[in-house]
Amino acid sequence: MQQVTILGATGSIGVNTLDVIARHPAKFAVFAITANRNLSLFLQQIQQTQPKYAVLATAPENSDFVKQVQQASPETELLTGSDALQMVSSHNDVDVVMAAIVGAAGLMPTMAAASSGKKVLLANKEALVIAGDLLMTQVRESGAVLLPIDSEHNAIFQCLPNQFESQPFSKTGVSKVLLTGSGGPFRTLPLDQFVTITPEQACNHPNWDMGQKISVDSATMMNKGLEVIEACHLFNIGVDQLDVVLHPQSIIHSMVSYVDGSVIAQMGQPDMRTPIAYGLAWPERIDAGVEPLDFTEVSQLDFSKPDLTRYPCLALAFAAFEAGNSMPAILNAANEVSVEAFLNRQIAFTDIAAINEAVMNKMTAKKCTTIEALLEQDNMARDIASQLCAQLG
Ligand SMILES: NC(=O)C1=CN([C@@H]2O[C@H](COP(=O)(O)OP(=O)(O)OC[C@H]3O[C@@H](n4cnc5c(N)ncnc54)[C@H](OP(=O)(O)O)[C@@H]3O)[C@@H](O)[C@H]2O)C=CC1
Ligand SMILES: CC(=O)[C@@H](O)[C@H](O)COP(=O)(O)O
Ligand SMILES: [Mn+2]
Repeated sequence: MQQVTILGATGSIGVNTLDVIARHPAKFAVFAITANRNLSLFLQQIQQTQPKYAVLATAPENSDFVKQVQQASPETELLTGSDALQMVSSHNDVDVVMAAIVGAAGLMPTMAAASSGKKVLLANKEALVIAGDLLMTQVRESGAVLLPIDSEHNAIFQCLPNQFESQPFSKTGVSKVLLTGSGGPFRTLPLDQFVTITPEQACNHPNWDMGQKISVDSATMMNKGLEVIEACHLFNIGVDQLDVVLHPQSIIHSMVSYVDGSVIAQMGQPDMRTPIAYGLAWPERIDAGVEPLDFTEVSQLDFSKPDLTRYPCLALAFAAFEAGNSMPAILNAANEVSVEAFLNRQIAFTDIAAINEAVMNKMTAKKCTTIEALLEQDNMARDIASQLCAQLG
């Protein structure tokens, strides 16, 4: 029986993870779940899973919550705060940690899971964008197993040859990693209408049902930019060994091209339970509750190159990765602030890229050898981005 901690249980990935786990009660037990603000869903999850620990990132405003948890699951210990998040990520009794908190808030618990040698199922791509080198070093040194849950990276992992990361690229037979992206809801919208885009429109992804932040990132293609950086760290490749390919149907989740002309693709319904089940069961396969693709219903698969004028955030991510050091962390922090301001209707959709770029221009990438130094850069970038948002709001 595998004991699982789910960081971000109340989110889209968290809910899908609990769905897959519930299908396999003989294989997985929920050790701990964590949440931030969604107390009503969290309470239901506590009742259903009866975990040993339930952790809230911030103390609940509702003072009855402690009593409600006790009634729902008398054996569950309710804890709050960042130390508790790290404790349930590194506890001796835990085998698997699903890292599914959104944004930089997920970094420290993910690091805790990696440094204590867990099987880490990584959805929280921002952790790798901020601290890719440090996180990958922790994984290597602790003997942790890091499996990508992000659908594209999970697809690439499935398509790559065994032991890919431990060989020189030229010996692997791989010629290119092809990272697919849908282009989001505004792939064909005239550019002069971008300024009027609302949060509701931006969160209405054509294929995937996801949290608000990643949905906006998909609309700007910042998501694909973060994923480029994520892929380079995960698979130890350079940006020149990877191409971004627009594929609006999200049926192919990414591909690997080989020197002999073969291209291996991973396909499936756009349903995150597939990569989640793959990560939970790896190296085996289990039922995820996902219907197989019916190819007679898939009418067509389209591919094209992304247009960087339409998606300036994608260009910013390439520039940040090229600048290196703390620049990806700076871009990530600026983007978290600008997306939040857009969702709060403080700034326009087009301001997201403008603010991200302005923050990158105002800061200098710094070599950071500790998480604390990276978080200092993250904080500085947030302050500058917040000021810029306030000026526009
Ligand atoms: N959704 C998807 O299909 C995919 C998501 N990902 C990645 O997975 C991660 C999660 O995404 P998604 O599930 O969509 O996001 P959601 O917004 O749906 O969920 C986020 C989760 O994180 C919790 N959370 C938010 N802020 C904090 C905080 N400050 N401290 C601790 N916990 C916090 C939320 O708690 P609460 O709700 O209780 O406030 C919730 O449980 C992201 O990094 C995303 O990029 C990657 C690929 C696909
Ligand atoms: C499901 C998943 O992995 C998301 O990251 C998804 O890729 C978003 O879709 P885009 O391709 O539009 O960014
Ligand atoms: Mn993805």
